[in-house]
Amino acid sequence: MNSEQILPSNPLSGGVVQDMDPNKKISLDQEHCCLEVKDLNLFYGSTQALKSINMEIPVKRATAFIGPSGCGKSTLLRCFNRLNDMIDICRVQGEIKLDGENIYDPKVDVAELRRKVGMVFQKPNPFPKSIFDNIAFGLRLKGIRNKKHLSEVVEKSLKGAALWDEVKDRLHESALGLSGGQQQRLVIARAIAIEPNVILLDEPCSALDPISTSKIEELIYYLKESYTIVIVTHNMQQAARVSDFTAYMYLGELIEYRDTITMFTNPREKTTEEYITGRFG
Ligand SMILES: Nc1ncnc2c1ncn2[C@@H]1O[C@H](COP(=O)(O)OP(=O)(O)OP(=O)(O)O)[C@@H](O)[C@H]1O
Repeated sequence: MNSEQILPSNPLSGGVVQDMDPNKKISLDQEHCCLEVKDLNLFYGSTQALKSINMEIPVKRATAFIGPSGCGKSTLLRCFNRLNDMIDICRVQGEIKLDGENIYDPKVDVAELRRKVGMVFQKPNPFPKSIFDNIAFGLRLKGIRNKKHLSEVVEKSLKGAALWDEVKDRLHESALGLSGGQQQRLVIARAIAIEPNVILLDEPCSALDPISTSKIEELIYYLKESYTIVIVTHNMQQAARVSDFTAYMYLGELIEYRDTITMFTNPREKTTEEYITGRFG
């Protein structure tokens, strides 16, 4: 793959990066930093899957994690809403700060953390309920019952996920009747209905056809105006198209992390270049 073919069309997110440390780190001031990872190590049993990760993820920008299979992209993503807590053999050391608060502090309410940090998986996972009830689910959990308010949030969320026009006449039909691409946008609408700060996307397009993929990519482009986006992708063109910053991982280490345009045109590390040009991985 020629790196010139995958130049991002999106403008570089100007003004965010305060300093580019020669040691592959992006340095952000407090106002622009959403997630700060400090000396993060993660073990599955005796196997270390993440090794001394240090990085800062900017607020209201899209950051992509790329790297060969098994390098730890999804593991790192799952640390941001402590989804790895559900894996018995998983042990985490280090700190992740969300808006300045360490999410691994024992005092943290994990349910509340997951409200702030929504997640969209590879395979769309709507609940076997109506379109309306899928979106209203999180609000009802919070005790919101007012029908007018629920209807307003459902409409706003579906509009925010670019799905409203396609479903406005069938809100009370099953979400399982939607196409895969529509289901994935429904899941995004469900996530934004509870007003998260961050949306994590773990290969959100890998089960979708090219048209649905381009709709999700376009959506990500707009979502980052309101939310911090972190996306794991195997698709280099996708990383280049949707992200402002890209992190390249290999064997549990963060090898290089920089703005996407520089990453794809002038990577510092040889292994990054080999990976993005398709020579390995
Ligand atoms: N639940 C688990 N139990 C044990 N080991 C795991 C578990 N989940 C992941 N691993 C291991 O941790 C390492 C990182 O896996 P992870 O899924 O994070 O990589 P990835 O870069 O997202 O891979 P892919 O691109 O194939 O999804 C791999 O060696 C994997 O086998």
